[in-house]
Amino acid sequence: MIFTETKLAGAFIIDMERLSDERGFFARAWCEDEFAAHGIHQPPRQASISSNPKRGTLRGMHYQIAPHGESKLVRCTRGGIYDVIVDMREQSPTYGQWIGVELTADNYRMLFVPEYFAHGFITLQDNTDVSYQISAKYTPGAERALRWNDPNIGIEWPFEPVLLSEKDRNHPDIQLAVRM
Ligand SMILES: Cc1cn([C@H]2C[C@H](O)[C@@H](COP(=O)(O)OP(=O)(O)O[C@H]3O[C@@H](C)C(=O)[C@@H](O)[C@H]3O)O2)c(=O)[nH]c1=O
Repeated sequence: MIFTETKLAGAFIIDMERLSDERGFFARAWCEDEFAAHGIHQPPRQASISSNPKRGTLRGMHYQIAPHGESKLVRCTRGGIYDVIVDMREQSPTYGQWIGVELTADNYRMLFVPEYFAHGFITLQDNTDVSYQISAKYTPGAERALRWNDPNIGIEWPFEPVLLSEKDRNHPDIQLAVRM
């Protein structure tokens, strides 16, 4: 697996190392030792998928607060997404900053989302499926969210979403903690 750390420390774009032959290729999609070599010691405890019939569906920006932080390994298994994360670690030098990456079924690219990062995506095609491995249990009381177009974060989406949940449409503006 090829790990490329992003400008948000601890968040990695991960590409598969393809072992190809006439049948196609074989590649590792997760490996305890390779993740540990990059300082990640959070084996998945849950795997989930979301299925999105419509292009322009936006889900996010979600995270869980301590002690229920969850890291996620995200991959698109059908269609494509623009996947976005925001660093919500108050002590981090990149607190409040975001990055986006295109994950498609064809590019097999994955994004490793550390704990205490808000995560969300917009679908680039109809019939897009997203698969996650998650390091912690779903704990509804610990869920927090940013609104996709919060001006205090300023995410640049590739286009306007056409479908959002009622909940995700209405998250209030965030007040980022003041840094000394
Ligand atoms: C996230 C989640 C939801 N649910 C339930 C709650 C609800 O009835 C239904 C749909 O939940 P939501 O509207 O929160 O689903 P969704 O908006 O797709 O939430 C997901 O968004 C992306 C961006 C993520 O990063 C994921 O971790 C997750 O937060 O599924 C679970 O049972 N387990 C889970 O782990």
